[in-house]
Amino acid sequence: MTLYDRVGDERLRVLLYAFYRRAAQHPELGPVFTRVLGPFPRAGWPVHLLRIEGFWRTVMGGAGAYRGAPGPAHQSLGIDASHFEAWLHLWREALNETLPSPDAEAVYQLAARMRVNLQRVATTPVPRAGEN
Ligand code: HEM
Repeated sequence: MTLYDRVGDERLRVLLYAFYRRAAQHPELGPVFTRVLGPFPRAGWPVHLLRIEGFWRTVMGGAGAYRGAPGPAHQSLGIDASHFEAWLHLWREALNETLPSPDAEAVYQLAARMRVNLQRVATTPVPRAGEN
């Protein structure tokens, strides 16, 4: 049985909604999200939430629906380590509210591991055309 089988679609959606509702209101994260996606929960959010749902389904061992590229999506957002700290803090809160603790911990650890690479990509300056 995979982590995805234990969590299920319904609770995954509840988790993601709880998380992004918080993230959109957060003083540091909110402006970044609303600049790209518009005001929560309308504008670009429904599509973002569907994409993110596919992403988590895949990394939790479910049927692979996600075909995106998380690295490049974070490259030009102007975010740094403190954004990732805040993101993981809210992720922990939303998980504790939504999932039983062993599953909450497992999903938290998945994000904590991905953070290392995403943060590196997000904080490495993107060379402009003609520069090397
Ligand atoms: C470990 C932490 C994180 C994970 C696992 C994560 C995951 C993702 C994923 C899977 C996407 C979709 C990429 C795509 O296929 O288009 C995404 C997009 C996005 N993320 Fe993150 N993210 C993290 C941290 C952050 C942080 C700290 C911010 C800062 C506010 C952020 C802001 C965004 C925004 C604005 C988008 C939309 C980009 C677009 O549509 O162009 N993320 N994230």
